[in-house]
Amino acid sequence: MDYCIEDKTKISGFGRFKCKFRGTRKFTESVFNVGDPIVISVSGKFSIAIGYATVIDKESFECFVDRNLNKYTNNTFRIDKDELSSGWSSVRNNLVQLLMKEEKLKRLIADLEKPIFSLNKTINFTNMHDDLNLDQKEAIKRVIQAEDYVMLLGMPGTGKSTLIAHLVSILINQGKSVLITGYTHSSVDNILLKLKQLNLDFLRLGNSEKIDPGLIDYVDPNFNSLDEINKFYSTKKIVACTCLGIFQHPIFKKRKFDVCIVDEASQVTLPVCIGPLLHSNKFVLVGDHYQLSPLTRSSKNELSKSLFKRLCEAHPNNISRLSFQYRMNSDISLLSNHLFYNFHLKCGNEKIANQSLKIYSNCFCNSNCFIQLVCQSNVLFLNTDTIGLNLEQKQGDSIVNHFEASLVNLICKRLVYENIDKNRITVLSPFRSQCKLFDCEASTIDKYQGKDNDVIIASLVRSNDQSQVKCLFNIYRLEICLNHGRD
Ligand SMILES: Nc1ncnc2c1ncn2[C@@H]1O[C@H](COP(=O)(O)OP(=O)(O)OP(=O)(O)O)[C@@H](O)[C@H]1O
Repeated sequence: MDYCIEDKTKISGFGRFKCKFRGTRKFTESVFNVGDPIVISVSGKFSIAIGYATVIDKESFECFVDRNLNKYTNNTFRIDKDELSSGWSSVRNNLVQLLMKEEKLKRLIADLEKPIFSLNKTINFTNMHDDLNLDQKEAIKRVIQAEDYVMLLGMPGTGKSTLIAHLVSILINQGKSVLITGYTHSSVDNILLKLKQLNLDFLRLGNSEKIDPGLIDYVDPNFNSLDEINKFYSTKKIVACTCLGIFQHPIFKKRKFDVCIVDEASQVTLPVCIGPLLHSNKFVLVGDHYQLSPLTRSSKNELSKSLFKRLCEAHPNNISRLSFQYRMNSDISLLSNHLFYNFHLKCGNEKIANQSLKIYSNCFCNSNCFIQLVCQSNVLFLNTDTIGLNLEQKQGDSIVNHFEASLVNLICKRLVYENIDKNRITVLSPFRSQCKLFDCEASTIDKYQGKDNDVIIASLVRSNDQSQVKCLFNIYRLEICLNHGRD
């Protein structure tokens, strides 16, 4: 994208320059988020400065950069996300450390040595854990018995984060320290919100812009001295951040934890996943093969096979499985069983199986009216092909479908009219720009992993006469759409 510079101020003392850019396109429709690392270039010169985004609004983009851009004022600037910022050097570091310094971890990960379990170790669950099902309790027992690691395979809504929260409380009671990591901020925060409910104290590391507002009291405070820093960190038995966040915080230069838990491990590439494991004595990988696999440029790339998958394939008998789900009613569950889970996914109880929105439409137009169908069905596919193809439009780097957005807004409006609270509805779409067209909560599919709502409407956007679907044609993405609605 091309931008021209508007304001460039030196921030004294930090060797940083504040820059403000204006551009021809709306910045809010760009791929940037506040806090993203960036690279700035001008025509013929790549990477004249690096920094990070600080403010992004419709017409301007503000950032801190490491160089004075004064001499380029007459140029048109190009801003890119710095995908490699902490990435490659840290990843290379992980591999070097694994191979040179961590003999045991190397044997487990590179040589695929069989993990050891001490079967004589037992655990007495208190009534605080009464709500856990047998699968969940068995998985916790397995972690306590593990000397090396445990693989925890849980299909959607099978209570993985609930289990992790209970596991952490048990480990803390046993005097252990725990590092919690995940692929996304939301996966980490889902677990932490559950820990907060259990009254456990923890430290949440990471960019506060990306952390759930309910966890702001748990982020790194400002310190006045090194002593203060050391004292503070040493009191925190539970520390949490994303897998990539590990690379950025000084606490990890010193600290080793008794147990490391990696959520959404099936989405993390092997070298990145090693990062948190280097800081623990034993680890738990939690994931699901059918959720999105690591995002790499080519699916044939070796990197697209996660450590989770590698270890599951090497030692299938060491997998703890969760098969009772507490999210979807029997119709939605049947569809995902049919498409993905080969009927291994079971409803946790009768109440879950039979839950339904129970809305009775007052629409009398005709028996095929789609609003009536929306109100009567637990699962409904609306095919807009009959209205016409080419409903999609390019918008910036993304694609939108205004017709589909109006249809979705109409459905939302109708559901609200039928007394369904707006907060109970979420629209998911593969395209960020499309998400901005809805009147209720909307999210990209990838960002919604780990969340749920009563009504999920998937706006898939693509509509063209070449039948191009590209990123939609990812069975894992489809799986998230299907499995995150309850009724
Ligand atoms: N043993 C249980 N009994 C009843 N409800 C449960 C049990 N375990 C979890 N739940 C409920 O099931 C729902 C899904 O749980 P949770 O979010 O822990 O699942 P998850 O596997 O982490 O989900 P995702 O697939 O999105 O990662 C929550 O409402 C939770 O309270």
